[in-house]
Amino acid sequence: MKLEISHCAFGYRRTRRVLDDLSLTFDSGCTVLLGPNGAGKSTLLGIVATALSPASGHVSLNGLTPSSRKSRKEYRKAVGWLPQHVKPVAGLKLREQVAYAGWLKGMSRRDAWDSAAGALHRVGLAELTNRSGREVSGGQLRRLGIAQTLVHGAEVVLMDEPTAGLDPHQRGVFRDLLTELSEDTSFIVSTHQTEDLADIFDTVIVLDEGIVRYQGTVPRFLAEAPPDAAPGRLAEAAYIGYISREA
Ligand SMILES: Nc1ncnc2c1ncn2[C@@H]1O[C@H](COP(=O)(O)OP(=O)(O)OP(=O)(O)O)[C@@H](O)[C@H]1O
Repeated sequence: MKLEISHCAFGYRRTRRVLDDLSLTFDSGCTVLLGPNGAGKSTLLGIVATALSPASGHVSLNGLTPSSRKSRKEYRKAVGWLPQHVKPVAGLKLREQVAYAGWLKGMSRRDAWDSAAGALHRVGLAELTNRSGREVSGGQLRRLGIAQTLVHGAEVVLMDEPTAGLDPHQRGVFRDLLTELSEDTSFIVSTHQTEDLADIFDTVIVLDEGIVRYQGTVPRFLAEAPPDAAPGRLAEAAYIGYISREA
């Protein structure tokens, strides 16, 4: 998997650019995207997911760009997106909701229905396939969202603050799930939680004001923590160091 962002610029308003000439490459594995509020993380994920269109520049996945109608369909099928808030679809059971997500990505109804069962099984919701999305907990809803990204066989899954608001137990469940799923799917995860970083991720990116302050391996990132940082807070200390530096 090679996801490339080339010279992307984006602003919600003409006067202010959130991203300006941003270039980044993501390789296979699990990447964590860190950055303060307003850094541009959700915007970046929105562009990769094709929910937002850059003013200039382009994204490509394994050489495939979402520029034409045909290639956009293929590109979108290869990219899964778990937005910040997963909403249950009124009147749909979990399996129906996951199948619907697959159908929206261009799968046949039959394939989407069959694949939905496997996707729910992979995220540990096999027992709840006939439950309504309104009857599940916040953690289960997040796992439903992941199943929706897996149903169409995405090569890379983007997750925007997937553990925000989850209790420590559910965060642990999520961490274990991600570790298991990352054996055959790549993940790019935006988060403010740095404590389990070394257990889950291969690569760290720190984005601040639309600028990449760090991109590299977890060990190299942790090595940047100041010598007096507490052993359990190396990632947090390294992160604060990066966002405190002058551009
Ligand atoms: N729909 C929108 N309309 C106008 N401005 C927006 C919109 N969404 C985001 N912004 C602005 O764009 C900038 C980047 O926001 P973005 O949500 O990408 O940051 P983020 O790094 O994901 O932040 P957070 O960690 O708080 O989720 C911020 O200044 C934000 O206020």
